Amino acid sequence: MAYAVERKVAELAVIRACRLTNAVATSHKLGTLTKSDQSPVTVADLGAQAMINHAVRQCFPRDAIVAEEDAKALRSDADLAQRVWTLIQTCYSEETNAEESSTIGRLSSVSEMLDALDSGDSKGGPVGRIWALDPIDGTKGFIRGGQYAVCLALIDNAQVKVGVIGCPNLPVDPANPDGDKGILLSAVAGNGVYSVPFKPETGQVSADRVSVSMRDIASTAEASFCESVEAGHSSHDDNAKIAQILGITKPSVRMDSQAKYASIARGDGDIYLRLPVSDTYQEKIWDHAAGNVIVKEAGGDVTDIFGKQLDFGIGRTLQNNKGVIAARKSIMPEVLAAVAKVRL
Ligand SMILES: Nc1ncnc2c1ncn2[C@@H]1O[C@H](COP(=O)(O)OS(=O)(=O)O)[C@@H](OP(=O)(O)O)[C@H]1O
Ligand SMILES: [Mg+2]
Ligand SMILES: [Mg+2]
Ligand SMILES: [Mg+2]
Repeated sequence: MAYAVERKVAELAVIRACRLTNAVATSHKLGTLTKSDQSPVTVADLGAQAMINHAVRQCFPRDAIVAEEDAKALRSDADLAQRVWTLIQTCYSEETNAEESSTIGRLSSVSEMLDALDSGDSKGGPVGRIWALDPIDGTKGFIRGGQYAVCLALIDNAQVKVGVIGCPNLPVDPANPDGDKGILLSAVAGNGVYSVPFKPETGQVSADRVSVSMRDIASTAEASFCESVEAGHSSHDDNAKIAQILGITKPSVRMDSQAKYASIARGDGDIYLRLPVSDTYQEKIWDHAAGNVIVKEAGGDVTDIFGKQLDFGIGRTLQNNKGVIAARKSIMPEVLAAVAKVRL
């Protein structure tokens, strides 16, 4: 299968990062900083990005990386850098799968960690292989103890070919929200998507790997929405109007991060609506690349509010698109028509 090695590397790197983020979450020492755009970042985002960028660079040295974070804060604060370094060392020492370090390697010094963090600064673009990394998507959810996701995708000549999403807080069985948590979704374009439970504390992956597909619903009236928690990221009011047009009566499920794409892919919900609230905000490719191929391989489609495919080949943002709509292919025309009625 094409991209089998890339998928394997992405899965190992994402699972390892989930171990680190989970350790930070359970320690309650998040080390939260505020970035220049006023959004939060924690030591877990930084540690996860350094480890994943290093894994990608070690396995695929010629590929480019577009990642959310950088080493700026750590270069001006040696104590903070040391703190992230200690987290990474602890995470490495708790490896339970020997394949992990033999395949994706380990960082060997603080300066290597800083350089790895900064190696996600590619401008992106239409040509060649570009990895898109969000080390913690839904940082606000992570801080709240809610949903967040570690998301890694490979874009090849502007098409998303591989997508892996680790959701340490997503219930293994959606019908049992208080049961075991930890789900990994993994897709290769043209080869389907599967879901596998893992233990966030140890990174141990279950043998119960199942292929997933979106729920088959006869009409949109049976559907339920998955939407952002933050009303500033997606309009809840417009979603409610669209729900009315589509005859949807079930309450929306609100959760942070690309766990929304994961949830609709495995049939916990049916429609992901991200309707822009601001005229100027440009969606980032790392917030959507992995989820895009995962939903498509599960039988869905993903477009912007005009029904256009998302363009991952023009840089670090989706500046050719406005908003995001994802749903099972068969109901997409109806959903887009309802969106047009409310928004266009
Ligand atoms: N104004 C605005 N509009 C749309 N999106 C924005 C906006 N500001 C930030 N972001 C990005 O939202 C990412 C988190 O998206 P979510 O869907 O998880 O949002 S929410 O937290 O559930 O509300 C979040 O990703 P992380 O920073 O990785 O958490 C941001 O990249
Ligand atoms: Mg994000
Ligand atoms: Mg993030
Ligand atoms: Mg962020």
